[in-house]
Amino acid sequence: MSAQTLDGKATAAAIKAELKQRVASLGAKGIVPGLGTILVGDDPGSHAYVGGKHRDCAEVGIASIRRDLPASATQAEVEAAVDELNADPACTGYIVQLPLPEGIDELAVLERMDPAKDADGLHPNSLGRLALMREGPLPCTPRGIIELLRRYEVPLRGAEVVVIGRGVTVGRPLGLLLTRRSENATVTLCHTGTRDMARHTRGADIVVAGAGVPGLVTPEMVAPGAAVLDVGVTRTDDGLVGDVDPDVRSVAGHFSPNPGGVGPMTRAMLLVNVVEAAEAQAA
Ligand SMILES: Nc1nc2c(c(=O)[nH]1)N[C@@H](CN(C=O)c1ccc(C(=O)N[C@@H](CCC(=O)O)C(=O)O)cc1)CN2
Repeated sequence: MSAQTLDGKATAAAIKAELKQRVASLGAKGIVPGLGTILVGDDPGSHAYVGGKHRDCAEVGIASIRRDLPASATQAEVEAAVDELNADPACTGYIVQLPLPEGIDELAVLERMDPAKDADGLHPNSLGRLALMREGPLPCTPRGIIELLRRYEVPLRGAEVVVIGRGVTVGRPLGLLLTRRSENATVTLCHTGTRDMARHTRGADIVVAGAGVPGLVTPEMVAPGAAVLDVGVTRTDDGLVGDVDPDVRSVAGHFSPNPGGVGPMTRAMLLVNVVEAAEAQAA
């Protein structure tokens, strides 16, 4: 068996084409969505992600506002950038690119954001609403995972899903999203304290690996026909390496590689969040 590829790049391109239409309809009503980004420091990965987000905005017709601060920025300077975007009427939603440099209190920065302008669902209010099963902006990577599975018709209802990694941008909110009534999956959240990971993954219909440990998921750990999504990111001299041994393709039914899988979906879902917020404002 060779797994069907869950192609995040192609799916994200289709979503962006749909969004272009929706942004044009908003424009006809005089509404121009504007995405702001705050980037602090020199991390090359973060610079590449933020650059990509601004290119995406240009592609679909969303205005964008960029605030880049040096690695030496103080807490007060980062918070001043937050205050500026909170007050800017051209900025309808914004993100603070994570992680922030050491020494900056990330939670304090996120808490200072106007929750009504949270474009990537990582404000404590938005995460709280998700936990309470209320409407709100959804974190982009978990939303992208669910949208990718939906578009490839991988069933979630009743599925056993193993999520590896409990971080705030992927694993923890993904568990909350998958267990909403609309998805109705059963979730096992594995982490560094999990005693026997393979025992869990072998029984799963879907495995999402986002631990940042190269080669963590091997073919022997996967049930025949399962969907496996690689969300792990480790940067090496040879480039980006995911958590899943690509030989998993010989066992799995669907495989989302990294790169080329969930990453582009993360970017596309940010645009969806911005457009949805503007549409809600227009209604
Ligand atoms: N404020 C946020 N910070 C971070 C988030 C987030 O959703 N909000 N997620 C990640 C980084 N991220 C978006 O910000 C992101 C990650 C990966 C990709 C992507 O397209 N990756 C490509 C590979 C690119 C490469 O070679 O590095 C792919 O998978 O094909 C986009 C966005 C952490 N921070």
